[in-house]
Amino acid sequence: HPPTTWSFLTWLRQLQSIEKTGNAPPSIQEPLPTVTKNHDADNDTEKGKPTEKETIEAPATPKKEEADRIAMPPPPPPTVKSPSSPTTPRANPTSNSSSVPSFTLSDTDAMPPPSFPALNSAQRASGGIRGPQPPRLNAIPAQTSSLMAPPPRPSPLPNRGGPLPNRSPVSNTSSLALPPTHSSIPAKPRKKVQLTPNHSPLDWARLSSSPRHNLNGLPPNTPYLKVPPSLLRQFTGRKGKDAWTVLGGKVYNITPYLPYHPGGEAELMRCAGKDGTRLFGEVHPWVNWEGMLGSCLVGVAVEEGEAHGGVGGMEDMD
Ligand code: HEM
Repeated sequence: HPPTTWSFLTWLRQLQSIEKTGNAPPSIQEPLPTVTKNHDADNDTEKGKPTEKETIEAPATPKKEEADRIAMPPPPPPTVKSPSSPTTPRANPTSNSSSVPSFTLSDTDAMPPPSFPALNSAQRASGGIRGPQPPRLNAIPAQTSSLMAPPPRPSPLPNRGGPLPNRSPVSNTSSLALPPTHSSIPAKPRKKVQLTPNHSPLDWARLSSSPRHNLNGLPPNTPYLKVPPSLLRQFTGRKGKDAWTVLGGKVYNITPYLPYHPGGEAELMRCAGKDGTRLFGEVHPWVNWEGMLGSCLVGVAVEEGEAHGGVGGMEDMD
């Protein structure tokens, strides 16, 4: 039988038993006075004693309650509560929309319009102020109201995204062009030549600074000469003669320096037998020719007739 039917039959049997014997079935929860004691009370000859009477009649009420309890239908079987309905309330992540306050346009529409600007003002008519805007934590452009224009994006700088106009190799006419690396531009392009081994500028400096070497090509202990133009023209470096030149009024024998000249022998020979001051200054005015050619000094350039005939007058060089 199902539990309900079984309980009803049990309850019916118990009821019939009470009607027969007048006794309730033994209860485990509330032990009642035993039937034996009641019989003893009924057979007691000392009736009238209030204490005995109360003692004997007292079980009458529990017996009735027990009968009523039995007469009641059995309680429904206990049901196991599902874990989804705990006794302690817990936060439900799926149903928090109503607990967290949110702002929507429908809510703002229900709000009263602001007092400023006035309803009939030009600001409100022109759309400058559209009314209260709901506070938004995340300003996503796709979700913003159409009433508020998105902020303008910063435009790229004009000098980005491509080569700078003043850095272009073909357009260097701008006033912002980089300044030249040199203060003066040489008249001619540099024509450095490949010097032979042991003929570097350092080798020449080592050679010319030695006091043991007289590089002017004159006999030892020969005084400095007064060189008129007629004599200078004879030393062109050709026909077995040395090459002389004049730089700043002094006459130098450039023959020993030819293989050391960074610009090449041909360039240096352009000033042989004549005054090379102007040519020298046009190419490399920064070169310290006096310091480089000190050991090659022959004499001083003089006008024609000042030399008193031929080479001589070296004491006048100082
Ligand atoms: C006679 C005395 C001269 C001396 C002592 C001399 C010395 C020098 C020196 C030291 C340099 C190297 C400069 C440097 O690297 O900055 C040089 C370069 C040069 N020299 Fe002379 N030079 C003389 C005469 C001349 C003459 C008369 C010419 C041409 C007519 C000439 C043409 C050159 C050239 C083309 C260069 C290469 C320029 C360069 O590298 O920038 N030199 N010379």
